[in-house]
This record gives sequence, C-alpha cells and structure tokens, in this order.
Amino acid sequence: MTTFRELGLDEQLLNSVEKMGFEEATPIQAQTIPVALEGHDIIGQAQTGTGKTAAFGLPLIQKVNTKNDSIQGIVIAPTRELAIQVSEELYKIGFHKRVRILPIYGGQDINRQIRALKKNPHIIVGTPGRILDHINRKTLRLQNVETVVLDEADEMLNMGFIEDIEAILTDVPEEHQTLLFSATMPDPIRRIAERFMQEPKHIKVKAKEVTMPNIQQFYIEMQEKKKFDILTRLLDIQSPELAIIFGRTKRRVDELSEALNLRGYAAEGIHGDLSQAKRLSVLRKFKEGSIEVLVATDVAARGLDISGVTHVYNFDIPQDPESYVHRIGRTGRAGKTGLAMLFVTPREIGQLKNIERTTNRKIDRMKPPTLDEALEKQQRLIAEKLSSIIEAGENLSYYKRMAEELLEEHESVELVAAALKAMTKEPDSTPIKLTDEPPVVVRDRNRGRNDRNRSRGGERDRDRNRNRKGGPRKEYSGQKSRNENRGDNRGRSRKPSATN
Ligand SMILES: Nc1ncnc2c1ncn2[C@@H]1O[C@H](COP(=O)(O)OP(=O)(O)OP(=O)(O)O)[C@@H](O)[C@H]1O
Ligand SMILES: [Mg+2]
Repeated sequence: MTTFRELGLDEQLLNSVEKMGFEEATPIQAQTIPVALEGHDIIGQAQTGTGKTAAFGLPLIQKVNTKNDSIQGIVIAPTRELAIQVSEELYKIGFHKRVRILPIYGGQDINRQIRALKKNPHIIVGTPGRILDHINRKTLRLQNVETVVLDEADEMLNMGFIEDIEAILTDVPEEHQTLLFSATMPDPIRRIAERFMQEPKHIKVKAKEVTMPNIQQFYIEMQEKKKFDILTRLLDIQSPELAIIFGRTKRRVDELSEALNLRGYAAEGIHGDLSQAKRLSVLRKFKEGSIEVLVATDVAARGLDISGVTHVYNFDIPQDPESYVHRIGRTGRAGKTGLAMLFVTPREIGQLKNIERTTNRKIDRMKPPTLDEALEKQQRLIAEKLSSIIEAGENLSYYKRMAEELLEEHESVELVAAALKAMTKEPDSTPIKLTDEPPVVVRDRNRGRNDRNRSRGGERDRDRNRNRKGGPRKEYSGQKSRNENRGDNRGRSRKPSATN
C-alpha cells in the first residue's frame, strides 16, 4: 500500500486528496506521480477506472505556481463531457491551492469562454477543436505552458486528431513536460507518441488482462433481427442499476432509445449530433438516475466516470478492440464490479476473436435467454425482493389492511400469482423501428491503417471540426453514417513531425 504522503506531494494537495476520500494511491498513481514530479515525460497505461486522472492531475497541479497568472498546463481530452469531468477532478485536486481551472469545449458560447480566459486560468482542459479555435482567434496563449497532458492519449494521437494536436503543440514552448495516459496504447500509436516526447518513461501497470478482472464479460451470438428482443429480456433479467448501451451509429442510438422508450424503459441517447446542452442534460439525468439506460455512440466510451453503472451492453460490436476495452470500462470502476455483454452476429465472430486476442482474455459465451427464462428470472427477482422486505422487518402496517381485504375475496396463491404478474414485465409487442446495421467483418488482420481508419471514421463522434486552416473554426458536429462516408479519405495517415 502506498500513501499519497509517500509520493512527495505538497500538504495542500494531500488535504485535497483526503477530502476526495482517497485513502491510498492506486498502482498507476504510486508508479507515475514521483516520476512525473521529477519532470520526466511519461506514457502511462493502466486499466479503466484505476485513477489515471489523479495520476496526471496531482503532479500537474503541484507544478503550478499560483503567483504566476499565465496558463501553465493544458490538458487535452477527446470529448467535451470528458473535458468537463477532468476539469472538475482537477478543480477538486487544486481546491486548497486555489488553482484556477477552466474547461473549454465546443458547443459552449465562445464569448463566454473568451471572458473566462481573461480571468487568467492556470490550467485549461479542452477538446482539440475548440482549443485550436481559441489559438486562431488569439484568445488563448500557450507560451508559458510547462505541462501538456493528453488524456486518452491513443485516441488523441489517432488519425483525425493528430493534426490538431500537432497544431496546438506548435504554440507550446519546446521545453515542456508531456504526460500521456490511456488504458490502451496500440504499438503504432505508441511510436507516434514517442515522437512528441523526450525520453519518455513508459509506465504500464502490470496486469494479465487489458480489461478489469472485476468486470464479468459475456457474449451472445444472435441474428441482427433478434438483438432488440434479447436486449430487453436481458434488461428485465439483469435489472441493472444504471446501464449504458453502445450502438454503432447515431441513427442506431436514436432508434434504439426511442424503441426502448416505446417498450417502457427510461432511456435516452447521446451522440455527437445533439446540441451540447442536450448532451449535458442527458448525462446529468443519467447520473441522477432519472433515466436508467443511456444509449450511446463511442462518444461516451472513453474516460467517463459515472458511479452506479452496473451494466454495459455492446448492442453492436465495436469497430476495434480498444473501443471494447473503453466501453466496458464504464462499469467496474474504482474497485466496484460490473457486467459487460457483447452482442455478436454470426459474421462478426472474427471480430470477437480479435477482441479476445487484444485483451488477452476469453469472453464467455452465454445462451440468449428464452422468453420463459426471462419471465422466470424476473419472478425470482421479485420473489427475492419480497422476501428481503419481510426479512428486513420493514414496516408493512400501511399495506396490511388492503392485503387482508384482498385475502377475504381471493385464494392466497391466486392472489400472490396476480401480484407477481402485475410486477413482471411481460412480452410487449409495441411496434418499434430499428434499421439493420451491416456486420463488422475482419477481412484481413494486416489491413493498412488507411482502411482501418476509414471504416472507423464515419461514426466517430468527435469534438473536432473540418475548417482546418485559418479563421475561427466552426465546431464540427454532424458526421455522416459510415456507409455514406465511404469516399472520405480523411483517414489518410500523415507522419507527425517531431515537436521536441
Ligand atoms: N486513490 C484513489 N482512491 C479511491 N478512489 C480513487 C482514487 N483515485 C481515483 N479514484 C476514483 O476512481 C474513479 C476512476 O478514476 P479515473 O476516472 O481517474 O479512472 P481512469 O483510470 O482515468 O479510467 P478511464 O481509463 O476509464 O479513463 C474516480 O471516481 C476517481 O475519483
Ligand atoms: Mg481517465
């Protein structure tokens, strides 16, 4: 066990950590914090939900000189929601030290951000598109930046983001510390990363598997047409506290959340075509529990830390194994357990194997639940609930008068059966609309980057925009569906230039 005190952190930060309820450092924190405090560049890799934010956040905040009014640190994250979340965590870490943190992300009023930037934040946390927008408007100056953090580094250095990152880094002094963190770091991306860094220390928390062992993982093989019925059966049987269902495309997410609502589940969707206000309100409702099912594209796959997410359903198999790791990592965080389900159509078995190979873990096969099983499991759940109410000695006096009245009129087994029926979700045939998705087929494992990224490109829900050069950039939000996007060659790989 490593205490935070042993890691060389200042008293103010130790106070913050205590207030945050962290008792001991997680392995990635214990291993990276002292090295980061020595000033080294770091590529830090550890499983999802193991505290990477504080692993870079603590040394980042410790380095800030609050007497200096310029921006000293910049954290770049792939999505707006993640930028907000990271800035909230940094705010907590820097609270006693009075470090000013400012999130800047697309979809928020730019003038408001410009006003906030004038208040001399010490650290900004942002998405690449909006950071570049401010650099181009000259409303953001990075010439005093000493630390650059790329959260979800592999995603940030992947095609489509790398040019933005390079452009941002040209504004940062050559002498700076770079901290890159992610749960996944494919080799080609690691090589790109090294070009941005000076003798980086690779710190990888040793683990047999890439995914967390406290996430139970199953797959079910099924026809595309069966997915929805199986999903609703699973929701009924497994009764998650909060669940995230990942769909491949924005259309998929829209149709799926509407279909779930029609069948009586409190679900809402999140993807990059929604307004930022809507995205944030959906996420807030999910965190509060007023919706219990969040249907999402990969925009919600990385970094989001929502407590109470007990189940992740991969309604569509992810396009790449890394995405699988991050998606299922939305559950089983900070020592909790979780359950991840993967829906696989027969032609996607190759992709399943691909995921197993990359994560170094076998995913267990589960048979799709039959209707009878779904009903029976539900009844068992209800029966357990009834018994636990009685065993817990809960006060039932308010209900007993009605119970007695009912028992005078009906036979007891008949009555309990009726109660079970009333509490069970029976098959519902309300018509729904769900357009088929084409399968993810692994044709050739050695496909060029080009193909890989083109197939990923279409529905990647990124906070970036296309106005590459000059002028204020329009926030990019509307991407075409994968099939509509075939002619798009933006996935073209481009060698990054070394920046230091
Ligand atoms: N030392 C600690 N003790 C207890 N809880 C911690 C500690 N460090 C972080 N946490 C909590 O663990 C949760 C997960 O942390 P965090 O979001 O930083 O994980 P992560 O490694 O970045 O995951 P991901 O790969 O999904 O981004 C957060 O709620 C965080 O507050
Ligand atoms: Mg993280």
